[in-house]
Amino acid sequence: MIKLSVNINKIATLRNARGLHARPDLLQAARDIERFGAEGITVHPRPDERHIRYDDVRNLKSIVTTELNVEGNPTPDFVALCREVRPEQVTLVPDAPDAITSNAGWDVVGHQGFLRDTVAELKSYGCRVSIFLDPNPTLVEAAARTGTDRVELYTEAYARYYPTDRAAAVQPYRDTAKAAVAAGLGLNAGHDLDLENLAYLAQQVPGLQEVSIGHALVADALYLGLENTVQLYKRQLR
Ligand SMILES: CC(=O)[C@@H](O)[C@H](O)COP(=O)(O)O
Ligand SMILES: NCC(=O)COP(=O)(O)O
Repeated sequence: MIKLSVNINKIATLRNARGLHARPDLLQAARDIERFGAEGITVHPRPDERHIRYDDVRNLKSIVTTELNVEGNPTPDFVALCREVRPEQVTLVPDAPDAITSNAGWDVVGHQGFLRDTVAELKSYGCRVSIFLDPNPTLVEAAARTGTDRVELYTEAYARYYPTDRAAAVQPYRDTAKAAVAAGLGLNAGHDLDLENLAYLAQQVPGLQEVSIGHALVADALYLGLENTVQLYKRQLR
């Protein structure tokens, strides 16, 4: 069964729109999303705290009962937060501080030493580690050498090309997934997944364990309601 981890960045975006406003209550939203059936909560505390703040991560740790997945570029501050909070999973992404959103996977060859050291440190804190990876099977061997537990397939290209040719869009993900499983890596996926493209990815990508979805899910919830939307997304994973 592929697990759904709901990324609540955009709930924090709405909250922050009024400064230190308390609504929507991020912690209550996380509790409810778990109650509605999500198997994880994902957050991406960016250096500018445009949505998820570092204190949100500290507070979420004490209330999340499924799995807390904390994503981010492993800056010293980010690694220190992970040392303090010790989330169940840390997902490393190579985002620049001013990136509007995640826009690439790791250069696992060029950053091999850095990733190996960072993965080892985070695993020493008891965290499962996943690294963000472009859908290219030739990257898998170097990704495995970092010691990471999992890779997260960056699904922006899949989502972009899905409407045009879904079979062609998913093929690099199938190929990379097969290589990852053969290398003994766990397999996650995320970015721009939605109610239109999720089911096909889930059917076509072998070994997929978890998807993390935020932007489209929160947008859909504005029309369909949060409980209904979480369950609609889970239904795509059956
Ligand atoms: C790594 C990933 O694909 C998501 O965490 C994405 O970066 C969401 O970040 P924003 O919500 O800031 O777009
Ligand atoms: N790792 C992907 C994630 O957490 C959410 O990405 P998106 O659904 O907001 O594009």
